[in-house]
Amino acid sequence: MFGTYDYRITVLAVVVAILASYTALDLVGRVSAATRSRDAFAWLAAGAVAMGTGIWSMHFVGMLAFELPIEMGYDIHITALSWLMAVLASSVALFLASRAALSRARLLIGAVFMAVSIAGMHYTGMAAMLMEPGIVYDPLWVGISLLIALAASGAALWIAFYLREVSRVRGFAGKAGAAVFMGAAIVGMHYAGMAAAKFPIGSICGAASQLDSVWLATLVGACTILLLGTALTAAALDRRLESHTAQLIYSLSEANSSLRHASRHDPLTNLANRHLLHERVEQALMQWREKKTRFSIAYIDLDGFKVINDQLGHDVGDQLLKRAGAAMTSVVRHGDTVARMGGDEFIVVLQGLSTQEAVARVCEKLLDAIAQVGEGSARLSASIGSATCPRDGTALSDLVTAGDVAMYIAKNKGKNCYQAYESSMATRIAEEYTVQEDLRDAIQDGELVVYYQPKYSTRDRQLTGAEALVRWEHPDKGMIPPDQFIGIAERSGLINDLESWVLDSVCAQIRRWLDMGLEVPPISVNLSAIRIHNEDLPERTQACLDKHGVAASYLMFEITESLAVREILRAVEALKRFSAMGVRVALDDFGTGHSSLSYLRQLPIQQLKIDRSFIKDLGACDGDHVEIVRSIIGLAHALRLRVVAEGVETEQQMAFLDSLDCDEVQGFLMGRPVPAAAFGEVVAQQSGRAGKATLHMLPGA
Ligand SMILES: Nc1nc2c(ncn2[C@@H]2O[C@@H]3COP(=O)(O)O[C@H]4[C@@H](O)[C@H](n5cnc6c(=O)[nH]c(N)nc65)O[C@@H]4COP(=O)(O)O[C@H]3[C@H]2O)c(=O)[nH]1
Repeated sequence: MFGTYDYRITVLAVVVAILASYTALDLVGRVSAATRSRDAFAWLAAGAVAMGTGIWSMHFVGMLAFELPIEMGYDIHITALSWLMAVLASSVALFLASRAALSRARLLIGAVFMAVSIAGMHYTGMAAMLMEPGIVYDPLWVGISLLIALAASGAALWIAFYLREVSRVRGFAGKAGAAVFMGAAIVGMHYAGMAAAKFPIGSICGAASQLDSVWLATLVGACTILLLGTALTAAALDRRLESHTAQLIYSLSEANSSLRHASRHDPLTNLANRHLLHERVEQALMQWREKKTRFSIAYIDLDGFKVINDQLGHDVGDQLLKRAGAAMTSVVRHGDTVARMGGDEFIVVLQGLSTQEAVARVCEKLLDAIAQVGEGSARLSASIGSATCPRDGTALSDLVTAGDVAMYIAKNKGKNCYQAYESSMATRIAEEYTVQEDLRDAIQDGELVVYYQPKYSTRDRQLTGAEALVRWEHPDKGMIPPDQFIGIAERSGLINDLESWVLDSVCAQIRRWLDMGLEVPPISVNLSAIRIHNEDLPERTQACLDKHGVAASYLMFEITESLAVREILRAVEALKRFSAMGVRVALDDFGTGHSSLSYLRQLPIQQLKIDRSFIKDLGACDGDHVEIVRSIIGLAHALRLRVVAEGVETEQQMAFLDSLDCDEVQGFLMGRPVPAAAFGEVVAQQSGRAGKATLHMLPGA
């Protein structure tokens, strides 16, 4: 008895086989992508049912397409058993293909198991027809069908394993191609199995039913396609969710790395911040402990940066800081770390420099790089102190302190230079710190006093003014001269309080003298370079004058010429405001600084004080100084400035200055600095003898 095939149903069976294969390949990816074992199991179970049903359905629909010239049907229980076998085969396939690795042994065992299950499904399904007499199988075709089942299972497993992680587009094309191949193999196995079956003439089907096989096949096929479609849709949704989650995880890790960068870098310069610097120094220290690799740190402080910032604005200041950071980074090695400590302070960690000379060379390069930043009055310079591990310390804090101390010394040496740390420096710094603390108390406790040194006109020796000079009456150390604490006050910032106190004290004294009816000459007060840039200094000065009811003409400021020219030029605005207030300004210590006479024209000042080092040799056959003093006086007069000679100690010097047409003199010859009461007497005598040319000899201070 020969069977025939309904080709419409056969086509449906092929479609179902291909779709089932595609679903299987798609679900393998879901099983292996699941992060939780519960999800993996759910995908495996659902996938096995969908795929198994697909394969079984192909077989079942294929069977329905087969028609014998007798009434046919299928036993429900045996059919269910064949379905179960297909599901079992699918679960094994999905499980193996979703593993992290697919060894040859595993592939072979899996393929054999699957082939047996699929063949089992097929032949069990055939048995569900309950043919009487039984179906006779051709062993050759059975063998071929088993071989096809084995080859198809092996290929299916291998393809599923390798296609599970390919990209979506390539994945679809790959999976579709593989599905057609696998579908064809399943169909091939089915029809080889069918070819093996011989139905003896007169056979009857024990499970014959009245159901129309076209309708039954359509129903089973449609339900299966629906089931497979549902599984594919669920897999697609899960994949989308997975890619969305992956996107979120990526964004989160991006945000994390930005946060990590921000927490370890300076937002303005993008250099390392303190946090990262600490990490790098700790790493360098570890390397030193393990491999004895030396390293150094360079502590860098920009010179006068606060002034630039105040004068040119914070935006310009920020740009300069950025450029300074970039300039430093450009001259150090890739493995070195340039960090900003805040403000205008930087630390560079220099790796593996074996000698102090090598450290010095890099520090010089850093100085040069910084000096290229900015132009005109905004050109930068820096002071650098270096400390080396293990020579100057083997702990982060020790090295940073040593670098800081050395930098401090470099600053005191006159800025724009480099200094390596030496152990003796620590004592000096400690001493300075003690003086600083004492001075802070001294200002508050009234231990400071102002002395006055008179100034006279050279020609008629009339009192023309006085310079207020501060002294520190230390309860234990006695009288301390200003040279020993002004520098410390400037470096520690105490100069603001100190000079405010001096100004207040001088104005109060002028008021007292005026109240005594004295003709008080202008009193000069020294103004530190640091304070001259204080925006509110003119207002504060005016407030102090107002507080004591003293006219501005009684006051004069002396600013020192040893300031860098650019710093004085930056102070032009402040000086103009003093002029507008009626407070005169003298340029002190002229000749000791940059001695650039050309810039004098730009300064709104009224007086020029020649430094005492030029006066010392006058009259002692020193032609050089005579010529210098002569030209300074000539130039000052051309600029309509009054000239005062400082440090006049001899009559000879006095006569010389007179001959050079110097306007005023100040020095031990005419009077040393004296307390207010003593100077008051000089003023009183001068007032009484007004008009007479008198030279007062005062007791020494
Ligand atoms: N060898 C010699 N020296 C003479 C002669 N005549 C005056 N002197 C000294 O020369 C210094 C003149 O003051 P300076 O150049 O402004 O130099 C001052 C000034 O720069 C600074 N200073 C004093 N008081 C203040 C202050 O209130 N504020 C600031 N910022 N600095 C001050 O301290 C420096 C030193 O002050 P002093 O020790 O009082 O020293 C004074 C004075 O005693 C002389 O004929 N021969």
